[in-house]
Amino acid sequence: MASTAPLHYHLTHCFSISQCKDKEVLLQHGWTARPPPRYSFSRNRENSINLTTSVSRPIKAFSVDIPSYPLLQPPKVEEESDSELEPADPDFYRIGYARSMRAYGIEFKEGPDGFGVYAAKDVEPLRRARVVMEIPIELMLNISKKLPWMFFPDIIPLGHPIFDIINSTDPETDWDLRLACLLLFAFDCEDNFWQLYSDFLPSADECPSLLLATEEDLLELQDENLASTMRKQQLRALEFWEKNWHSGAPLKIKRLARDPEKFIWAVSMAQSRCINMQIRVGALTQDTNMLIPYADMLNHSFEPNCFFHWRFKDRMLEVMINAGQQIRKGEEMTVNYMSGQKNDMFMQRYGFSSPVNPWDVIRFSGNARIHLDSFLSVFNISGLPEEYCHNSLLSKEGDAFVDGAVIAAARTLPTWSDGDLPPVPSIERKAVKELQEECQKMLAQFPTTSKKDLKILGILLKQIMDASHQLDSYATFLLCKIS
Ligand SMILES: C[S@@+](CC[C@H](N)C(=O)[O-])C[C@H]1O[C@@H](n2cnc3c(N)ncnc32)[C@H](O)[C@@H]1O
Repeated sequence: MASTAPLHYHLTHCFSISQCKDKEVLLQHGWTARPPPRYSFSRNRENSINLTTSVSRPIKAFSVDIPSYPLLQPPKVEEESDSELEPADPDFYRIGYARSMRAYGIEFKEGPDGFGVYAAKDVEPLRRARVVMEIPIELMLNISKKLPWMFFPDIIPLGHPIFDIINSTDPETDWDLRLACLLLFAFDCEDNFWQLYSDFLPSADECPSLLLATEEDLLELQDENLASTMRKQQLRALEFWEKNWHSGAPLKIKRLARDPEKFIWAVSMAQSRCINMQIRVGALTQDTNMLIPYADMLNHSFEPNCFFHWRFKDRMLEVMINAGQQIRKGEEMTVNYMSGQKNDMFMQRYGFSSPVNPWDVIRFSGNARIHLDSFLSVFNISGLPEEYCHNSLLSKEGDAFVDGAVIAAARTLPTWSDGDLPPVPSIERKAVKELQEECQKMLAQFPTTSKKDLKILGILLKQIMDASHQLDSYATFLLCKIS
């Protein structure tokens, strides 16, 4: 991340303006805007004006102009109206007001998985889902999934060559290339929101996407299928850039991505942050690939506490807490990125995998069923299902390893536990033997054994110790020199 300060302090600090004089407002408030300062006005539900600005450091005061769009008052509806005419929806009067993102009871913080969204207070379970974020369509970058290409909001001017590039993509497969083009175009549009928001996107160095991985990184995956898929994807993005960003391309295209790395970074942003939804805009209902600021800071969980909802009435994306969900202050708010997908798909698209992916179960061919306690003790595993680990106290031969595959199996095996039938020793022994054999067969397919892994780790550890020893000596040498 370009900045370590909490996101909401930079982008959504709001001031209420109480006194206006000759279109000028003096805010006796102790803040300043970090360059480039940007102010936007919106009218809130109470009909007073909000000034939204990027804020970070205190100063004494500053003044701003009030924009000249009309501040319409929804007419007061008489309770007993003589008229037979139907009054317009009060929202009709709010069209044209500049809108910004709103957040309720959440904070953006940087954690082990980059930025994430956290509860700023306890959330008691409610019977109905409740809104924690509202993001207006104006801040998004959306493209219809199918032809004819439609952009919401429509930021591409008629005849701009980026449209031809987008138009040349395969409607079935190239959604990420189209979204990357739109993102790069938004960075280049004067006053576009994404010019500021890009400060909060992970840079190429911070981004865990495998599209940006080196050949060395890919080899370390020890998964030839995944590595080869990623090589193909890297090549696809590179060829697309070469085809459209050639020496004869117009300057307004060239400056969007002067080198292929920039374009591939944009594709990785599109892949790892895109949300797919059906949205209704006016009379149109569209399947859409969407980049939604703020909502794209939510991390993934297979047991999410939040979900997305499109509010068509005023074109807002709502992030909502599940009905009946309890969340404690400080807990992370999450959504489910993909259901029914194995870890290799998560790695491909998002650059992470999960040890608790319920879709990544190990398939056993035999019919062996085994009591959970027997299984855990046979494989020296302890802990609760979420955090099974090797129990060295149970280990007889001093083997310090339980392979990941066995632990993964423990989560998914055809086991039963207390409350079901009690274990029958003779059947258990037979089942254990079958499962052990099958685990051994699976493990044989991996390039290293646990012994080899231990050896590699030993070498690595020695190298780290040597390096740290050298650093120590160098530090002592420098200290001597200084003194
Ligand atoms: C939509 S973004 C979420 C915001 C992101 N953490 C950031 O700093 O911008 C998706 C990226 O977040 C990270 N991420 C999300 N959920 C994760 C998880 N459960 N475990 C590890 N990384 C995760 C991955 O790097 C993924 O590509």
